Amino acid sequence: MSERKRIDARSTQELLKVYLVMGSPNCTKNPVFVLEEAIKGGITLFQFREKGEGSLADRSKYALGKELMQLCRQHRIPFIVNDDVDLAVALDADGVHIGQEDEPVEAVRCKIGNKMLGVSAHTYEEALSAAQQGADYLGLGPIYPTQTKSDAKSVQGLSLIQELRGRGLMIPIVGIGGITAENAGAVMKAGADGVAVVTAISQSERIEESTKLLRDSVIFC
Ligand SMILES: Cc1ncc(COP(=O)(O)OP(=O)(O)O)c(N)n1
Ligand SMILES: Cc1ncsc1CCOP(=O)(O)O
Ligand SMILES: [Mg+2]
Repeated sequence: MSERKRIDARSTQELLKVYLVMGSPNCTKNPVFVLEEAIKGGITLFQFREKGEGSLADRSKYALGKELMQLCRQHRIPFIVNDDVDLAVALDADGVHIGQEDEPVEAVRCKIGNKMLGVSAHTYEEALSAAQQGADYLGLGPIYPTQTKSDAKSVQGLSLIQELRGRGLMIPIVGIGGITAENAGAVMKAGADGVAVVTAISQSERIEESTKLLRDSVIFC
């Protein structure tokens, strides 16, 4: 593992602005093409989430992850792995995203050193605990209804983001779930630092254009 410093909150906030989350089951086109177009459109962070029906495993998952990571590296987009801490370490990815049903935050922090660590939270208590145990950012959602995650918790709207900010939690936050260029501004105004999307980019007919629209709605909200 290469030496790296733990990322600071300001840099994390910048990276969270336009966060693409996807894996091969989310794409109707080649995932490498999808990522290339999304990079042209201005994504700021990428999460490899190879999950769900038809997802790749073992060597094919590793191979796709490596190809997508190399593309990210060429464009200086940090590459985050969802759930699979061992894969993140094997690839020497830039970070990991875990949820409440995944490995405990402290155990993952021990395994990944200073790589970026994102943690999903659904309550103030989960958010506080993740922040105290070493998360670099929180993923909050689903903010709006989503078809992408079949085991998603109930839709939370903007209330949890507003509650966390209202109670003084300053950790970087990204909203996820049903986010589009039309509703991204509201997520930012509620107190998020960025938006994470699957469908709005990976299922778009014009990926570069859709990414630019999303980026504009985040930056100019
Ligand atoms: C940025 C971001 N936020 C939340 C999630 C959801 O993580 P989790 O609850 O572990 O669910 P899965 O994605 O693993 O199904 C995420 N992946 N990314
Ligand atoms: C991974 C995840 N976690 C909460 S909602 C969600 C899926 C978001 O996908 P979409 O942007 O297509 O609604
Ligand atoms: Mg998970």
